[in-house]
Amino acid sequence: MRTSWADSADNSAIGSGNGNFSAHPPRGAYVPPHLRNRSLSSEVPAVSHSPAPLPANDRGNPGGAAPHQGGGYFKADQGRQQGYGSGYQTGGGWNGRGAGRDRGRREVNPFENDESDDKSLEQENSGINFEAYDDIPVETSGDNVPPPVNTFAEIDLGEALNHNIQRCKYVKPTPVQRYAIPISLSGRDLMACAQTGSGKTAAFCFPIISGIMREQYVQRPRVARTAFPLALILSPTRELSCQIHDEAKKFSYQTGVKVVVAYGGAPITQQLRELERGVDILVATPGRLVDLLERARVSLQMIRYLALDEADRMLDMGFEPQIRKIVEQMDMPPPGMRQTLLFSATFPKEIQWAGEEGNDGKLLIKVGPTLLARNVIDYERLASDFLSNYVFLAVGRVGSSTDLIAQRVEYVLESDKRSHLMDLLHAQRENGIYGKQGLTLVFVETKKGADALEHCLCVNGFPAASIHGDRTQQERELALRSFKTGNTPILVATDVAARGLDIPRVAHVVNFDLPNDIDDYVHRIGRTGRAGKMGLATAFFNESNVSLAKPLADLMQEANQEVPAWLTRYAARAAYSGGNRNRRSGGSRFGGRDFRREGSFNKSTEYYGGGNGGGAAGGYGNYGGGGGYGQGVTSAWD
Ligand SMILES: Nc1ncnc2c1ncn2[C@@H]1O[C@H](COP(=O)(O)OP(=O)(O)OP(=O)(O)O)[C@@H](O)[C@H]1O
Repeated sequence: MRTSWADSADNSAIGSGNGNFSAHPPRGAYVPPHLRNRSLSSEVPAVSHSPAPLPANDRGNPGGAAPHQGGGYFKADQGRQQGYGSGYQTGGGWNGRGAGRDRGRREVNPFENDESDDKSLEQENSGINFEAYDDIPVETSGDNVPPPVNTFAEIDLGEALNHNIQRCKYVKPTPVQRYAIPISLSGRDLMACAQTGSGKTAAFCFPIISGIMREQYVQRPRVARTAFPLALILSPTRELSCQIHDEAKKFSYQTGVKVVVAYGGAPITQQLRELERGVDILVATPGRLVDLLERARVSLQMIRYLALDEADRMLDMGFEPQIRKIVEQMDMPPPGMRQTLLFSATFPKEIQWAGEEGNDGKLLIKVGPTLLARNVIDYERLASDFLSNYVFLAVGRVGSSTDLIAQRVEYVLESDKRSHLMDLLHAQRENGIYGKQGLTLVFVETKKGADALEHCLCVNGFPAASIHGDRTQQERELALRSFKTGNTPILVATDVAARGLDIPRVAHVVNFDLPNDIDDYVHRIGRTGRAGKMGLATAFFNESNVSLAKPLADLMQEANQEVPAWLTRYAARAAYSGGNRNRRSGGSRFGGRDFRREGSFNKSTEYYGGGNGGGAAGGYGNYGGGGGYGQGVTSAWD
C-alpha cells in the first residue's frame, strides 16, 4: 500500500501504537495527562452504553407525546432545541453547552448558500435517478439483521433531522441507507460496503445524529479544557474530513447536536477553541486526533459511536498503528460498550484472495498457481477487533465500480500522454462538457508530475489547478474551491483526492497515470458517476501498467464495459505469468463475503428495487449508458 497520503506523512512524526488490545492503556503506553494517577472507571459517569432500541426517540419529547408512527413528522426533538445552550444539567452535560459556553452563539444556516445557488445548476439531489440502483445485489449477514426500510418516513430519526433531510432534497434513501440506517439505529455494529457515490456518509451520519438527539441527559466529566465527544468519525484525508463535517453540520442543523472537525495542516488553536465550545460529534483525521489526545484536549471515554469512513484505508498498513492507538490504547470504551460503524467501497486484497484457512490459523492465499501461507493480517479479522456482534452489509459486489461510469482504456505511450490529454480536453470543450457544467479530474502518480502537468495545461489554454501532499493546506483548499466553482474546471491530483470527495459536476476522470492498485482505481473513477448520475473515466495504459491489466479487465467486464482486445491480451499474459499481484484473480468481489460467513450467521441476498434496470438518466447525457460512448463524443475520445 502506498503511503503518499498527506495525512500519513503528516502523522509520521507521531509515535505509533504497539498493537496490543486493551481497554486500559498497556504498560509503558502513553497515558493522557487527565488520566494519570486515576482509575479509568472512576472517571466514567454512570451512563448506559446499551444500544438504544429502534424508534424510542424520546429526546426532547418531555411532554410524552406519542411517538411518530409511519409517515409525517413528529415533535421528538423540540425540547432539545429549546434547551440548546441553556444548561440542561450540571456536570458538564452537553459538553460545554451545559456550562453555557455556547450560549448566545447563533447557528449558521448551512443551507443558505444552497438556496441562493445558481439555479441553472439546480440541486442535483432532487433529480437522483434511483432506477440506476435497480437490480443491485444486497447481501447481509449476522444475527437477527433488522429489515431494510423503503422510505425515510418509516424511520424515527427525529423531527429536526427529518427536516434537514428534506432540505437536502433527499426524497428517499439510497440502497445502502435503506439497510444501514435501521441496522445502526437498532444499536448493532456494522461493516458496510457500498459503491462509490451511493450515499454512505448519510448512512452513518443519520443514526449517529439521531442517537445523540435521543440521549438527552448524558453527563460528561468536568475536566477543564478537555472535550468529551459522544461520537468520533475518522477519515483518511483532511479534505474528506472537512466534507464529512460540512455534511454532518447540514444534517444536524437545529438539532442541537454540535459537530466539530479537527485535521492536520490547519492551525490547531481555532480547532481547540471550537472544541472548548462543546462537541458531540468529532470528525477528525487520525494524526491531528492523536495530537489532541496527547495534549489531553480530547478524551474518548464518552464515545458511544465510532465511524471509520474509507475503513479499508484506515485499517491498512499506513494508518493501522494510529487507529489502534486511538481505538484501543487511549480511553475509548471497548467494543460492545460503543457502537462501531465501518464503511467503504472496497476491501483489500487479503480478503479477495483468501481462499481458506490452514491448520495453523494462517490464511492460504493463491497468487496465480502458487499457494502462499500468509500471516494473519486479515483485514476483516483486524476490523473485527473493533467490532462486536456486527452485521456485514454489502450493496453491490465488493470493490466493483458502478455501472454508471463509462470506463475507457486507451493505450498511450508516456511521451504522448500530454498531447493525448489535450486532445480529450479539446473534444470535451467542443461538446460542451467543459467548464462549470463538466469538471475534469486528472490523476497522476507524483506530486512533481502534478505540478508539471498543471503548468503544461495552463500554458496551453486549459485553466487548471492541482492538489497534492506538498501543498499547504491553504493551497489545497483553494485549489479544491476553484475546481468546485468551475473557475479552474480541471484539477490535477495525486491520490490525496482519490477517496470520498463528492464534487457534483465531475463529468470526467482521467487516469493520466494509472495507480498500482485496482482499489485505488475504483475510488479514483468514483469521483464521477455519483448519486445516480452518469460519468466517464478514461485511463491511459502502457507497458508500465501491465500488472494492472487483469484486475482492470475483470473490473470493466464486471461493470458491463467494453474491454479492448489488446487489454484482454495483456491480462491473459499477466495471468499466465502469475505476475498479477493485484487482487481479483478469481477472488470474491465487493460484497463477496463476510469473514464469519459460513456457520450460524443468517445471510440473505436480495435485489434493490427489482425494476427493469433501465439506463440511468440523470447525468451527462453525452455519455452513453452501458459502457458505450454515446453521441457527441468525437473521434478524439477514440
Ligand atoms: N438519499 C439520497 N437522495 C439523494 N441524494 C443523496 C442521498 N444520499 C446521498 N445523496 C447524495 O449522493 C452523493 C454521494 O454521497 P456520498 O458522498 O455519501 O457517497 P459515498 O458512498 O460516501 O461515496 P464514496 O465511496 O466516494 O465516499 C452526495 O452528493 C449526497 O448528497
